[in-house]
Amino acid sequence: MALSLAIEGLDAGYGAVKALRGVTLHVEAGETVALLGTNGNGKSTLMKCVMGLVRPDSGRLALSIDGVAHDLTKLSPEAIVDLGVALVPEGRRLFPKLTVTENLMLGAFRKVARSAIQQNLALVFDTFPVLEERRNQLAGTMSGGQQQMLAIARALMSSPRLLLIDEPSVGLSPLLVSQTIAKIGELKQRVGLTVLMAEQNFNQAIRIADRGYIIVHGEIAVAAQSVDELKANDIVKRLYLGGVV
Ligand SMILES: Nc1ncnc2c1ncn2[C@@H]1O[C@H](COP(=O)(O)OP(=O)(O)OP(=O)(O)O)[C@@H](O)[C@H]1O
Repeated sequence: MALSLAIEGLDAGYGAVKALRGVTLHVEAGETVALLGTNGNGKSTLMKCVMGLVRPDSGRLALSIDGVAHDLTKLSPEAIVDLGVALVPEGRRLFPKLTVTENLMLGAFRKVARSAIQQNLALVFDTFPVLEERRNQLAGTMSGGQQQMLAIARALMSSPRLLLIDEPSVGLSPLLVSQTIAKIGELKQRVGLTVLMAEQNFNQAIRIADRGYIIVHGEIAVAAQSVDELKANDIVKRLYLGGVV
């Protein structure tokens, strides 16, 4: 199964607010790609465009599956989930009054995913044992780190091949950020998941990323072919390594 995402010249926004300007990026099968940028630079908007939740003003947004191209700008969010794309939204968006298991089941609402529930539950409980231990606990009573793991696990219940993860580190202590990032890295090893991860935390993101992009004011300022290339870039040095951010 070869899946890749290609975005070319994407413009998107909210009325007069232009959130993305001419964004071009790609994610190949099996890669973990970091989309790095501070608050308000367009990371979430880009992920919402891929999911069909925000419609771009112009540009190309295509998923290729085994050589067959799918124009994501013409598909509903449900159809995009069916193609194997899932989003772990910023702020987790769990159902706090529902249990861990109930939240997980809501991730498996599409027909394709319903037939794979047992297999996907085994994967998420194996990856996140704390969720199995707490399967009957209300999601809202779990710690921030556990909630982030549940949000990732819920997305995995839809049998994705491409996982979009929006700022997994937000609101977590440094230790939990480190553990969450390590878990995302583990998923790549385990199931060969393709990942596009938006992050503000440069040093944590590059631990598991194969390569990355820096987005500034809705434009791709840096497109690096490797983490070493990213670290050597002057814009990156100024933004992240010189202590400015
Ligand atoms: N629903 C909306 N209506 C109007 N403007 C919006 C909306 N959502 C985002 N924006 C604006 O679009 C721009 C990009 O925001 P976006 O959320 O994509 O950035 P981000 O890099 O993900 O940052 P954050 O981590 O704060 O979400 C910002 O100027 C933001 O204020």
